[in-house]
Amino acid sequence: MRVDQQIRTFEQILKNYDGKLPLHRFLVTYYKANKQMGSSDRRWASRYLYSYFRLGEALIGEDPVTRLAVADFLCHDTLSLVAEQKLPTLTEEVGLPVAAKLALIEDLFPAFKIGDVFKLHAKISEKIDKDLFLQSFFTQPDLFIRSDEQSIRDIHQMLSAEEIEVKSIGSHTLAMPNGVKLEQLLPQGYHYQVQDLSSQKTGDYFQPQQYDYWWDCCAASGGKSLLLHSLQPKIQLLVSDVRESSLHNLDERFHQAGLKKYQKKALDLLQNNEADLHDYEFDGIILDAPCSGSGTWGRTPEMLSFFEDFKIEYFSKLQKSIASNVVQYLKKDKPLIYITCSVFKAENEEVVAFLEANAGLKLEKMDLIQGYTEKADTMFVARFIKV
Ligand SMILES: C[S@@+](CC[C@H](N)C(=O)[O-])C[C@H]1O[C@@H](n2cnc3c(N)ncnc32)[C@H](O)[C@@H]1O
Repeated sequence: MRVDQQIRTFEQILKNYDGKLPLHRFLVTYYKANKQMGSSDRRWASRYLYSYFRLGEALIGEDPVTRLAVADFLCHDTLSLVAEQKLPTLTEEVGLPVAAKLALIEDLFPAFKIGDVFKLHAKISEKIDKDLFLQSFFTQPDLFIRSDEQSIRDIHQMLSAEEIEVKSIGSHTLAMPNGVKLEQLLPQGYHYQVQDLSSQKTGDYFQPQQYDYWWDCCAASGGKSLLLHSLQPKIQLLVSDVRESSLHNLDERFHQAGLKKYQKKALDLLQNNEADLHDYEFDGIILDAPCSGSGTWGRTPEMLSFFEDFKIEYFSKLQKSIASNVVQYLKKDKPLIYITCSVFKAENEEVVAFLEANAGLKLEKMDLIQGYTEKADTMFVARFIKV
């Protein structure tokens, strides 16, 4: 495809995309409606759109095609036609590390400010290394899977045999480039969970005991419950979520993982749930809270442009209300694990301070899991004890 045609396609898609759907879903629909696009056209269009959004608001004064060229140059180590046409002096440098390429772009475009990539950077938790975090947006995060030791060894071998660049992390985790089609590459019968590395690390905070009764109160399709169960199979479990539809998905996953004994309820944790929960008392609660998801925007870079600032406060209030509401069902001296995939102070440290002051909880430890150094999501986890 000639460069003019690539640019026309890019501009056409950009004009039609309003951020209401996640970009990957929008592109699937777009390609279905535009069947004349061959697979190579689709690949280039996806690469261009994703690269473009990784620039956030940087160089917002430049025209979109120049911005695309800069973004594509920063995100890839192979040259695109657009980068070649628009940045002819940099064609030899495309293989350099991101930090070096950023310096070249800053020279060429004095208006380029790395802070503009993530315009809300003043609101992020202090523990985050801002430079590394901002730079990480130009690298696509990896795909991570978790399984038992033997399966991880077998899967590693099978993927290596297919020449997939796969890396072991500890004995239960593999990292590989995003987009690897595991279901096509692995024979049936291998059980593994696709779960981000930082999400897996939150499990270090659970510390469940045999025969404990735990509540995963924002369970969605059960990622944290499955992690909990892998740490301690002999637990009792209640899972709930406000969305019944996500809980159906959970049944399927639990079944495949051999998690058979659990209770399930659709509960809105902003309401009074006494009718459903009055005689419940838990040995542990996992609150994987609804949040901005800003720690995962490396996977959904369109959010850098479409997220609306007021939502941070909205989520912060929601998190405080939900956490305050569930504490009443926790036994004294037992843990509440508070988790977000957000980088904003208002959803992390500020919620912790609020809960310590108002909810009868004492902070035992907290951490900002810096996934941006490991091609993973950035997450926050706090372990409280009910006083
Ligand atoms: C971060 S997701 C949970 C992800 C899940 N724990 C996992 O590991 O895959 C947050 C969940 O909170 C749920 N949620 C949002 N508002 C809620 C409410 N008022 N009551 C209960 N659940 C709520 C959402 O439906 C969503 O599934």
